[in-house]
Amino acid sequence: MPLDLMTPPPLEPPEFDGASPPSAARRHARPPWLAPGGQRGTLVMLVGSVIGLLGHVGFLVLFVAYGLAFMAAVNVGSVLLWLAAGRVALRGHHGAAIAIACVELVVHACLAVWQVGLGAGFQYYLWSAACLLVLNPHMRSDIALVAGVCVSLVFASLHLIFPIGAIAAPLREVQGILNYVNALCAPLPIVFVVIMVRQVSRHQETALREVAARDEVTGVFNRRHGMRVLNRALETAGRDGDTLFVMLGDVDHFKSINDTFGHHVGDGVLAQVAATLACGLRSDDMLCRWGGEEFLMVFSGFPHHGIRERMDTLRRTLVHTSFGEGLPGVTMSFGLTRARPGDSADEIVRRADALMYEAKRAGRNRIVDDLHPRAVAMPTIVAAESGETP
Ligand SMILES: Nc1nc2c(ncn2[C@@H]2O[C@H](COP(=O)(O)OP(=O)(O)OP(=O)(O)O)[C@@H](O)[C@H]2O)c(=O)[nH]1
Repeated sequence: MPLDLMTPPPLEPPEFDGASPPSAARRHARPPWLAPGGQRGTLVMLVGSVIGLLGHVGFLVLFVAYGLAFMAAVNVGSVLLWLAAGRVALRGHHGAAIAIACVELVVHACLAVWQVGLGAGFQYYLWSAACLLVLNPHMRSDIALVAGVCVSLVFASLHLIFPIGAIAAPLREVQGILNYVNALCAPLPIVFVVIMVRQVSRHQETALREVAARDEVTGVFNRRHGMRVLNRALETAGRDGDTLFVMLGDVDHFKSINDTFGHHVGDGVLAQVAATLACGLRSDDMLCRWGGEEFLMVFSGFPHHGIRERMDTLRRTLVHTSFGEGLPGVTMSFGLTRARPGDSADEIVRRADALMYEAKRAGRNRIVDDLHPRAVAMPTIVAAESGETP
């Protein structure tokens, strides 16, 4: 699943109790049945278990038909083990499901060779079991290696102990087809586990990229990812002639929140500020934590005439947001600018930063922009309404 570069995380304004910050990890937590290999890994394991189960039902019918009661009983056990593997896989314990599958394959192969001979081809499943053990991403590699070697030794030993090509008398007439079916089906568990391993690594790669792009405290994108998005947006803005706006916001007097209520409350306030800003953005916009109490927003393809009003609505929303009992309201000062031909990401952010400091100097809780053609030298100030300050 590719990482969505632009969409802000699905933030609802978090329920903030004034003490513990809403955890980004909790917000992105997955239901346990998807872990650790993800939904597709579970599906692959389930399909594998169903095929194993159906295969042994087929063998059960065969052995009953040819009067091999012991092998019929063994296959009842195999069916139960594949059922168990499917159940365990459904709960997300893929490692345990593979372990059950390996036990079934080894036990069934040994008993079948003992009962009906090497000529039926049941020993091929030992190769599958050895590969499953070695490829199992949930097993420690040293244990997996030892187990894989042991199963390979069992395979070789069976060829020493039992005569090659011999088969129990009742099955002689179906030897060709039985050998063929076993040769065909024995590699199937390997195919399934390789698919599962690929799913697990894809899932982990996506999770890692997601973690690397997020800010831990607020759950929104971090500065590195923000810079990447801004660079990309600047490239396409130049190409398509789209309007690209960048706004940098800084929480006013944030130090006093930390000093009065403690750093962890400050973290919670930052998380709620991020959530409030994220709720006011479109899906094409990007919000990242630029650092400390600063947030950067990138708006591409935004109609010029509406941008100042939209941004001021965002500023006001923050003013009217409650941060929890006993906590003061929060305001922010913003610098808003538009990309100019030949702008680099650094230049445009530096300009937004200078405008944001202009907003601070002018009294905070306001947006200063340079959007009007004449305003490049003299920024426009969207002043806070009187009595608006929380
Ligand atoms: N809780 C918390 N505080 C942080 C974090 N990052 C930076 N800060 C604090 O943010 C505060 C920034 O303070 P200042 O730069 O003085 O700015 P300010 O108090 O917001 O004042 P103005 O920006 O001038 O309105 C400092 O106290 C930092 O310790 C963080 O991740 N969590």
